[in-house]
Amino acid sequence: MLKKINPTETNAWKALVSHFEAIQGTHMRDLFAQDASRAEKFSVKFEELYLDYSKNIITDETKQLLIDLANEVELKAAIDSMFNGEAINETEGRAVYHTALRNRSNDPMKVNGEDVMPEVNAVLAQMKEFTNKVVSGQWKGYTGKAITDVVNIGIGGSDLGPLMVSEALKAYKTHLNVHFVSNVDGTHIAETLKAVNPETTLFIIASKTFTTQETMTNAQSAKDWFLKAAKEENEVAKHFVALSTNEEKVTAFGIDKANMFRFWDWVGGRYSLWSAIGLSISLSIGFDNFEQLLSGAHAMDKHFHNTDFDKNIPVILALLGVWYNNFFGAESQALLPYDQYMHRFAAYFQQGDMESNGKYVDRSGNPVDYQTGPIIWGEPGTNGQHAFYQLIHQGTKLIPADFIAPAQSHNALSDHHPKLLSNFFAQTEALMMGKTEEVVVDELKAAGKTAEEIEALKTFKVFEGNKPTNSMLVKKVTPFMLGAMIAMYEHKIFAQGVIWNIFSFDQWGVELGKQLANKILPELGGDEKVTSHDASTNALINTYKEMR
Ligand SMILES: O=P(O)(O)OC[C@H]1O[C@@H](O)[C@H](O)[C@@H](O)[C@@H]1O
Repeated sequence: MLKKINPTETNAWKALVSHFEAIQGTHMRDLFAQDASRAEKFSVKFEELYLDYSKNIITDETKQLLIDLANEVELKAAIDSMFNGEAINETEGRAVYHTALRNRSNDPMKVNGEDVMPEVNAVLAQMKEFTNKVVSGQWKGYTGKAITDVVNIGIGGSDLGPLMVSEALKAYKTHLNVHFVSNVDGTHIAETLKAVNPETTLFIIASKTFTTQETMTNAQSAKDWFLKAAKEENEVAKHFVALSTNEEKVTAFGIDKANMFRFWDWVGGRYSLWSAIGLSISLSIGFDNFEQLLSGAHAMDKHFHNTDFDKNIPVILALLGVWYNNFFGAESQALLPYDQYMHRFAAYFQQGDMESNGKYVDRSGNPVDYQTGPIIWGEPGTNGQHAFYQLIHQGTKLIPADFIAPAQSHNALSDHHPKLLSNFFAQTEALMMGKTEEVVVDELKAAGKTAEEIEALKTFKVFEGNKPTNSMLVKKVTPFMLGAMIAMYEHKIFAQGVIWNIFSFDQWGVELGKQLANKILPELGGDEKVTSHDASTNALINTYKEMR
């Protein structure tokens, strides 16, 4: 079980408060000037990933105090609890065991005294066999044709992970075209169905609970559309499979048990891409590549579990996040991949991070009096540079940003990649160094501006700098490396949740809206005026009824 330690009552936190006072006003420019070994000291290598965190407002003392904080909240014991399969998701009474799904060592991993590896391996074997059949064309549709298109119907954790990974690893794509439908907005399924043929399309209904409104609605529409063409209910078995923990609901929907790929309640939705929920990934890049993804994550799991905190990448990222979130008052964290394939990476971790650490109640059930999870956002570089980087450079908010890029592109067209990377390196340098008034004045002079013009312009052209970034350079975005990077952020989120003394693996905050939507849905029928809500909601519903 996780200890219930208020981080702000630790000695390390108190020391960090004074240290923060002392370090304010320190510019990273000067820290670099004073210490030639800074980049070497504040960087770590893991496999073919290089993390440089030297462009942060930290000194040796900051790092030590942050590690002291991790020690005082007993982070190591918490990590062990997770890897030991303890029910650390206390409000749901469940273990948190996505690490077992990618446990390539195959050493026993137990929940309630029972090794889960045989079941995990059995589902992986089922996924492998199915993937190979579909990819090879051996699996036939109702008219005897091979499958060409796969439609994954799911939402949240049953959509974002598979979608993000399939996009990030498009360079490894099989011949299958994989589509993702999540939104209950009929447009999503309608537009997808326009592009596919019922004879050659496989639908994957992905839902841990198999009760989610959006997914069940889309699944039903897909089934209706399919049956319009196929006519016979028994043809459903050739075109619909389910990924779920809920066998009863799966069979009630009309999907054969044989076409169900199981997972377990110790797999959280937003940590489920490693489970049967990854079937669309396996179909999209082939099972061997899916296994590589698992291997990369497993390698990161071992690193997280066994490495001392001063070299432990997820722990370092977590501590830096806490430093800005709780001491500098930063409200958000940007994820900026310089890799077009990773364009859904930030969207994926919006769920991963914000659903995990968006909690205001601590592990004892009391409201916290400090900040918890940050707002996660981001877009791929260089698009962001031409859109929102202005605010990061010269706005009034501090936005710590993670820059991520591969050294080798999957598409090495002429000089695109060096150009892309020159932007990455330039941005992190500019954010850190800034541009002083002195330099601005010199530049304006050199451009022939008059003294008056220089006076009028100079302040607008000054960059304060001192904006923190982490730089992650990987050799190539392979399935292995992507798996490692996803696991890296998963563990960062967990480590932060431990420090903030919150439960990171439940998500009660999504329930209220669902309950109210269920109440409102029947009220939207008929023409009578609705009066059962607050005045604003009543007016919205009634205006909708007039307008529709
Ligand atoms: O896989 P399911 O059961 O359909 O759930 C989908 C999503 O449903 C949301 O309500 C949850 O907040 C997510 O965590 C979850 O991933």
